[in-house]
Amino acid sequence: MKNFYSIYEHNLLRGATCNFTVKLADPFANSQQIIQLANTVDKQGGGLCVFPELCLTGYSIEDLRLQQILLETTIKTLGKICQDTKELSPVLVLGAPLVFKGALYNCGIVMHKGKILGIVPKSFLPNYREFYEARQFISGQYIRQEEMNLLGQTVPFGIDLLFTAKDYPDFVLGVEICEDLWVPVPPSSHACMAGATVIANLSASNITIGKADKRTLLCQAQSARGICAYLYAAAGQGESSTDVAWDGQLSIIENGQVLAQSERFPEGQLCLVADIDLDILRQERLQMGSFHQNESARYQYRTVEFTLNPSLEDIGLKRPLERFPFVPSDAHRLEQDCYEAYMIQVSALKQRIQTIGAKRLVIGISGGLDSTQALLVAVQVVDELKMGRDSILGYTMPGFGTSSETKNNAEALMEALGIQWQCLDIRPAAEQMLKDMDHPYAKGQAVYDITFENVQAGLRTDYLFRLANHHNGIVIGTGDLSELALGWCTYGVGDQMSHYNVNGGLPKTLIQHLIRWVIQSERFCDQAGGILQRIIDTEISPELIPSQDNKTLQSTEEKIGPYALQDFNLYYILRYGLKPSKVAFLSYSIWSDIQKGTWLDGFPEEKKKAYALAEIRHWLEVFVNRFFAFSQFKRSAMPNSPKVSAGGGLSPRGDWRAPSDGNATIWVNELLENVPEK
Ligand SMILES: Nc1ncnc2c1ncn2[C@@H]1O[C@H](COP(=O)(O)OP(=O)(O)OC[C@H]2O[C@@H]([n+]3cccc(C(=O)O)c3)[C@H](O)[C@@H]2O)[C@@H](O)[C@H]1O
Ligand SMILES: Nc1ncnc2c1ncn2[C@@H]1O[C@H](COP(=O)(O)OP(=O)(O)OP(=O)(O)O)[C@@H](O)[C@H]1O
Ligand SMILES: NC(=O)CC[C@H](N)C(=O)O
Repeated sequence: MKNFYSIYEHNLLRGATCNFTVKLADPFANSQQIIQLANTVDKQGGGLCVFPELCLTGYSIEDLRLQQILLETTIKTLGKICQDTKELSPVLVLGAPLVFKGALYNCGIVMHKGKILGIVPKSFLPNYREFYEARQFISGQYIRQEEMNLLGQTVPFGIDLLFTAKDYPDFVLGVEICEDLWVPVPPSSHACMAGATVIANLSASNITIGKADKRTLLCQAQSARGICAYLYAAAGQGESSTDVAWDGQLSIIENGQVLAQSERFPEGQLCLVADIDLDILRQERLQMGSFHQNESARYQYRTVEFTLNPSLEDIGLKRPLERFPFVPSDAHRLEQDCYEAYMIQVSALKQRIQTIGAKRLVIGISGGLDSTQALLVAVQVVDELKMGRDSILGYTMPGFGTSSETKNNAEALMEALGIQWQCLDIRPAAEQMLKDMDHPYAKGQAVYDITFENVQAGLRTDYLFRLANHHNGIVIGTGDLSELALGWCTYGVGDQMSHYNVNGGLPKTLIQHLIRWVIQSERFCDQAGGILQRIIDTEISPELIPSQDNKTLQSTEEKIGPYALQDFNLYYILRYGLKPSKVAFLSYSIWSDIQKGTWLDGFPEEKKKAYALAEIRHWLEVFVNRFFAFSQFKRSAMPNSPKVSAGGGLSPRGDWRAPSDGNATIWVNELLENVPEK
């Protein structure tokens, strides 16, 4: 890798959509603006630049489209644009009327470095209400395998064209024109089936109230169905005001997600830029096999090749990127996600309790985040089933490392929620077990090894399972998705094992937020709210090793890495299967500076943290080692648990399947080879 910091090392493509104040029926004047904007995009490192429909002449010129001088000037001007953009990097897609075999077509012209690569005619001509396109244009929907002589070049002409960068093979461009998107099966559906990853839509769409939302909806739907990027450029200022008005909407959308949306009703030139992730599109198509099963939509296409030769400079990353991919920063989205996550847990547990007729829900309550979340879900379930809060049996089981703070929080929480609870000291049993095992701790030595830790986790689970037998109940599991990813749980016991795990689909960063959400939504009494806040503020620790001065020695995040970074790694590796170097680049792009991106509303200032590339690299190495080489055997044997996040689940039955005897060699090597140490 020549420059880790360049987007073009990571299969990202900087795309642009542009518009300008068009001068009606004056191709030369318009070409000057097109050339200026192409230069602007080039300077920003863009690889693609899409202009509006018929931007060379203006869209709203009606019968002037049939004037001989207009058509001749259009061609001459195309020659001038070719001449003046020879040195520029981006592929240009612009609109003009062109005659082929005596008929006029509304065309998208694709050019690169002074060469016209191909011309795609509009398939579907609007001829209803305010549109009269069929008066001048012929539909291009059946044109395939044709060529046009233009400016001394033989140029492929037809709707069967894809434009592929030889040196950037996931960049495969398809073109359609405005109304083409409004029909039941747009041409871009076929283009995507044939391999297009990026669709340019040249548009001239007059504005009426509410229409901008409809356009966005169509672009989002088409990009989600086609698993493609969709670049939409609509004409704006300068178009005729005779009967309608124009708002110049520009959008860049990827797989249903809006990457960038312009202001509307702009003055003068406007250039919208966003980086398209070609890896994510490729991986999504790879995973979603049904995309390729849509055989009846697969047509023959011609491929026109070009060499993109992108600059490998550090031009930053321009796309929305979440610090916490499982916890969206948009307040409305987050509210919805929290509600759904909580209700998924509640409805799944309710279903299980109803089906088996369990009378009691048994939970080990540590005063940590996970068991708190499981308890909140259990309370909601027993309330909905009208079982009474005393059907929840909560046990706090102090061991060698339990701090008085977490123990107090656990007890106060159970008391506030009105469940039945008890404190069971596991230390005598643990001491007995360590003695029976001839463990050095039993002889007074300060040996706090894995055996010492797991004896406690095991005994707690032993108590819980036998208490469940005793009280006709089931043990509610607490282990979360992040712990499952990292194997941070004790096999067969602890938070790896239970009768039903409500948390298995929830990453730690979302659990942290869900508890905040429960506080804000005041679902439970005020007193519970205060305790929940104290629990969120407590450092995450398994508390298995004795503490000194009542201060915990064992910080989970010091051992396995900050959950903020590990959840980021989990999301991109599990959901998209991205290479470690790409994950590191994305992580660096958002986590290297607290000023970057958007923090969640109300995120405490003192907790805002940045990570240097060296830290990102180190914790990602820990992640891939634990995820691929170590922890699968724990997941392969995990209890039933509902999937919560579209970001992925780790149940071997529900979602992720992998061998329990894997290794992380290729992931570690790729990371170490391609990510600089600092
Ligand atoms: N692929 C594979 N297939 C079958 N067995 C495999 C295996 N890889 C290791 N093993 C065996 O598994 C054992 C290691 O796994 P395991 O026994 O889980 O033990 P291990 O993962 O080494 O330790 C558990 C860790 O979880 C932490 N933790 C955090 C939070 C909560 C809790 C809790 O439970 O409350 C625990 C705890 O601090 C400790 O560091 C070894 O005996 C090893 O030989
Ligand atoms: N002192 C304890 N009393 C009762 N149960 C405990 C205790 N310590 C651990 N457990 C049980 O073991 C599980 C795993 O412990 P762990 O420390 O990983 O989880 P946690 O404390 O709930 O949350 P976090 O992992 O965020 O600290 C807990 O969720 C809880 O069910
Ligand atoms: N130029 C066009 O094809 C415009 C048609 C499109 N349906 C619109 O209403 O905006």
